[in-house]
Amino acid sequence: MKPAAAAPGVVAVAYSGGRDSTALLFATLRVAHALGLRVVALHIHHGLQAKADDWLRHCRKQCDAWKRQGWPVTLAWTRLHLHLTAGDSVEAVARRARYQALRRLALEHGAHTVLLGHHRTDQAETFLLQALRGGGVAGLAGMPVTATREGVAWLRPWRNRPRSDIEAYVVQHGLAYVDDESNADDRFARNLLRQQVWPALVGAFPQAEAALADAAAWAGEASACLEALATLDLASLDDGLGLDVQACRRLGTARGRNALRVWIRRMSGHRPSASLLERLWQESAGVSARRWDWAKGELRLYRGRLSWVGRVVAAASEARALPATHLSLKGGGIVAVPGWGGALRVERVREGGVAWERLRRVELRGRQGGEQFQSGHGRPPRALKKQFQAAAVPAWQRQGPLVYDAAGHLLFVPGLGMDARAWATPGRPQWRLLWEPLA
Ligand SMILES: Nc1ncnc2c1ncn2[C@@H]1O[C@H](COP(=O)(O)OP(=O)(O)OP(=O)(O)O)[C@@H](O)[C@H]1O
Repeated sequence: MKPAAAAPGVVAVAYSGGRDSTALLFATLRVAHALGLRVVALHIHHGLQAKADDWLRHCRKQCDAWKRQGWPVTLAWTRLHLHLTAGDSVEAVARRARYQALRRLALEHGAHTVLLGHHRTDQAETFLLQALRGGGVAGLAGMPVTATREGVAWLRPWRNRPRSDIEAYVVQHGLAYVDDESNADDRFARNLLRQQVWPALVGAFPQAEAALADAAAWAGEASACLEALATLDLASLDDGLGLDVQACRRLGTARGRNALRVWIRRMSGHRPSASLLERLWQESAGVSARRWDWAKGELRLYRGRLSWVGRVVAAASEARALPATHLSLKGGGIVAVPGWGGALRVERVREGGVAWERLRRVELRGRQGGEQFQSGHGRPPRALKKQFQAAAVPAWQRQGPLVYDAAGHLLFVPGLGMDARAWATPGRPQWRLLWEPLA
């Protein structure tokens, strides 16, 4: 299937069939109807519980019924096939896969905004759970009301509303929803908190929910300040050649570790664990060369500069460069490129893309050195290395293949986008590529 172009007037709602997202979908339909918008309800079948088929059936039935009543709704759904390995948290793996699937479904239906049914009680629970795991301020901040990631705006319009408001809304409109039995299952920490701790807590401290949500908001502000401070510090600690570790240490433990934590996250795309950070801090004192192996990749200190090397590239750099690969992208959608540890996504765009014929047969190559990239019309082509530095593209976003058309012209560079020399004329049908590393 060819991906859909961004359609104005389409909004998506993540619809599990549970009480909160049912209420949110219904409220959205009423507003959308009045404004002439279309709503796509996105349902993810996790494939984990026998009941999941019933939930999907319920969601279908409900959307069909609403549609017959004249509400502007379409249901889009997909089934996940989760790959769990020993030690994985089912909840965490399912959540990550759910958000990826929601993003994909939303974009396929031309929606760039996805509404989620989280409310203030969820926020207060998240704060408590993070505190019980010993989380830092970023975790304690919980869920933002708005966040934009990879072309999708995630909105939680009810994040500051107590659950009781939503319960009252559901009763008022007689809405039908499914009860997730896993919510009564003590296996998961959140459910344990909900079933056993929360009632006692609120019984003893009636303001607990609002107070914890306020504490999360404070943590959010503190986290934003730490991020801003790290940005200031990193401007002089990393000139594109790597992080100057000894200069970082001279900032002192708290500030230096903050800069190091943010640097690792920006380079790798993953939050470093407390133990990795601790090891790095302890073992880098007075040292100018060393390697730290991490599940996500490798941190290499060389001549006092720390650099990040992703798992696939680390393996490839040990075992020589990956061979050139020929592919056809004409089917569109997502095309896995296993040797490179990721996938190419083909997306229809209004401008800045290439004509369909150029994707019919492409060649994927590693960087050889000397490649040039042009980032826009009227800008000169420049060396890839310079472009990466100018665009502050983190190393983990640079690790996919360079994509060339059949005539050998560079079309796409991971992290930088489509080469302007290959762009199609505005107004003509065109597509762009995105590189998605495997988690
Ligand atoms: N299987 C799913 N399909 C689509 N969206 C989902 C799914 N699970 C969760 N969501 C979205 O994430 C939000 C929060 O997830 P959470 O697990 O707290 O919800 P839930 O208890 O399953 O359902 P609800 O929030 O609808 O009562 C939901 O309100 C919904 O917007």
